[in-house]
Amino acid sequence: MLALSGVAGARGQRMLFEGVDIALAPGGAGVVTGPNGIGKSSLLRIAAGLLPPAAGTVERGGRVALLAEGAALDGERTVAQALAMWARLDGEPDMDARVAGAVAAVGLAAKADLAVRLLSTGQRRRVELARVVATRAPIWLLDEPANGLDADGVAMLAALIARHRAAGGVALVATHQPIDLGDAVAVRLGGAA
Ligand SMILES: Nc1ncnc2c1ncn2[C@@H]1O[C@H](COP(=O)(O)OP(=O)(O)OP(=O)(O)O)[C@@H](O)[C@H]1O
Repeated sequence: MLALSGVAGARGQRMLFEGVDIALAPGGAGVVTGPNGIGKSSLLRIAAGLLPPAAGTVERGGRVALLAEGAALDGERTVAQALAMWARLDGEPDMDARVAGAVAAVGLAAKADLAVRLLSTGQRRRVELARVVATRAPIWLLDEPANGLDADGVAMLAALIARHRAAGGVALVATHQPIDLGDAVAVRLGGAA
């Protein structure tokens, strides 16, 4: 579903990492760890096809949902409207049902009609996760998804990823925080674990 072979990442003239191999079959997951600035976010952007690899190849067997800092959520819209806008762009049918299901899945059903700008940091992160859920993309690329989440939120995140994998999806997760991802493969950038 997602295969990176001999991938190197560079920013400008500077090589960040080399020789990264990741192969995720349906139901698979990988956890990317490493120090600040080593290139975890860059690796996820390469996996998403947003940044070309400096070497190596990336193969994607389906659509991608990327959760990363700075994802655009219109603060003036309500949670449901902001998610509906993205669902429309993704162009899939039964948008209302998907948005409602995704909002419920992240525990924000009670906030669906609140403006995004009024949400707390953790609630906003939950909406960003709802967006990933609503895309129904098989490949999830999650950059620091636990940032801003409380303990219940991190458990909810782990459960969402487990459900996604059980349905045949894959997840590649860059994180500084421990998230229970079961048998996910470890991808350590920048030296030994
Ligand atoms: N658009 C860009 N242009 C030039 N350099 C960049 C760009 N984006 C990131 N970098 C640099 O690339 C390096 C890797 O950044 P990246 O965000 O991938 O690291 P990271 O491992 O995710 O870090 P962190 O743990 O702090 O989130 C950093 O030195 C950063 O300054």
